[in-house]
Amino acid sequence: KFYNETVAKAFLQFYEHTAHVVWNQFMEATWNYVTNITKKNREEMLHKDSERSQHMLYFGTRARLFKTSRFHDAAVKRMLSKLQNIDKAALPQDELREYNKLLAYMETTYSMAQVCLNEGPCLPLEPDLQEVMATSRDQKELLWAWQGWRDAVGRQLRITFERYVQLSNKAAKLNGYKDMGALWRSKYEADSLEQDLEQLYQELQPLYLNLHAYVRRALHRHYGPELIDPRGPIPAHLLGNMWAQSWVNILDLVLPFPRKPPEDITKIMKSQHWKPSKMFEEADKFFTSLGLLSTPPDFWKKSMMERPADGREVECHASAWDFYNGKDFRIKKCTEVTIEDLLSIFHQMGHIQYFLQYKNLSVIFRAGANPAFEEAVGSMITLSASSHKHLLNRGLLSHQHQDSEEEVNFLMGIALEKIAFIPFAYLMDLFRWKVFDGTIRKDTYNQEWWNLRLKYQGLCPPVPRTEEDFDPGAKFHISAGMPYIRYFISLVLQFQFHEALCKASGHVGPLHQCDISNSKTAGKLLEDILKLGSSKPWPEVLQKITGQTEVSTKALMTYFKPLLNWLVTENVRQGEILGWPDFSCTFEG
Ligand SMILES: C[C@H](NC(=O)O)C(=O)O
Ligand SMILES: [Zn+2]
Repeated sequence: KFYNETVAKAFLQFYEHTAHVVWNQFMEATWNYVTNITKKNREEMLHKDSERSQHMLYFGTRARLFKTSRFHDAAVKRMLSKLQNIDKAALPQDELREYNKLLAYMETTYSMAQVCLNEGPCLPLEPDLQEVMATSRDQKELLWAWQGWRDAVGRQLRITFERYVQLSNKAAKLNGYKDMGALWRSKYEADSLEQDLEQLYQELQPLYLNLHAYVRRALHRHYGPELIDPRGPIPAHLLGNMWAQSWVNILDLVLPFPRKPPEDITKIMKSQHWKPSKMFEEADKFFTSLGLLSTPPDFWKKSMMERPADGREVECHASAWDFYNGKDFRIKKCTEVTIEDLLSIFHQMGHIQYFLQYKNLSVIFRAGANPAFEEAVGSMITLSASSHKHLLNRGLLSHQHQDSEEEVNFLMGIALEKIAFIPFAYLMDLFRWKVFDGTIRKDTYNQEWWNLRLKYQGLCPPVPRTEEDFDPGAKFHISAGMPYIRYFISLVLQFQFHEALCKASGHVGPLHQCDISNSKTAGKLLEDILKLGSSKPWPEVLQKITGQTEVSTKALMTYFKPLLNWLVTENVRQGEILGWPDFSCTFEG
């Protein structure tokens, strides 16, 4: 064991000096693959990944040799401990290569999958199948897209996913964790994480149950009793989204005050001839209005802002990329000119802002305080960007005043995004944690998935499912092996951040009317925590911005209070049953 802190510092210097080259080359190769899916680019990516893994293995194993208990410098101790978790790089070479190939296979199958019409074109997920799920009100058409997508993706991935689980757990054990779920949870540095999350879920459940009951009634009105049981689960293909994770696209069916419909912002964007680049500029302007950093030239030169027109196969799932050289940051998105995509771009630009703010830290600390912080920054900005005040100010709305009924309609729109998402974001990793720890066996993957979808989301599959299917694989993050609990925690965190920055900006009045844009004070408060990256434990970072050291649902409940009051009154008036006591899934026809 090395005891010498000076040696440790030299070791970390050596790591730093070599790491960003290795990481930059790995990111470039991965980017080249996902923006031009070819065999050659896949080989190049696998090659660069194995170089990165060897680098991690070299430094990860040696980092363990330092006995840091007597070290004085907290940053040195934190860096050495972070270096020790080398994830899949701990696998033997041959198994690492197999693992990377099956990851590439799953992600590529997802990205290239299409659903073909009897005679005529085959439709990819983005934008075509998403468009069908969002706009069709014909349940047969919705079922065609919903089932077709799961046949084209989920079914193909089942066997590969089983092997992915085995190798993931082997890698986790080689890093000293009991399974990959334990390794994923370790990023939150909280040994009571699962109980804390269950507590958050319990606090939020009344909001979800009231929304679910209200939406079910509206769908019952539209699709009739043969499809909707007012005391039962909702068929999963009717919520306006391929995974029923966001219900914004059925706002027209559920509008509380239908005589006061909100303006159609997508239509306004199109009438104003918005282009994807203008959508990115709009988000960039928001951040600079806070006194934060603007995107550098490389961003505009190298990002992929639209699906390429040259027929290249690409991975469309939106993501933000740090190339670890302090000047190259990109977003990859198959942008459509819609309000949903504009808000998604605000979210992705939040990731870019985090990259920009921590770019001078050691590579080891170039990450969010925890993965949920990374997600919460952009989503928090989006709360301001989607406020009536901001959209009016940006010329995307024309009605000056919003009366109390229009305000309920507005809050319903936000709730269909944020409240509907609660149980989905929670169950995604409840499922995978149980798969990794062996509670869920591979011969009941699909049944167990639907048990969770019923228990937490109150959804049913629209047609019977079997163990030939693998419906979890039809969601990007599961095919890509990307953790998801970060989005559940971010859902709560983003309102806590929003409340803190609104206060700093001098906002008075209801939280849902707050728009922090142009507030340099709010910007400074945000900048100070983004600059920290992952160099400090996240409770310390949370305290700097909110004064609290715990994730709390209070701000979210404050934001939605006016809507919850309206929902409870409406559900009582309708004699709604909260939940789904008729829990069995019936199949029409
Ligand atoms: C919420 C999550 N967002 C993202 O991946 O960028 C999703 O799309 O499921
Ligand atoms: Zn994100």
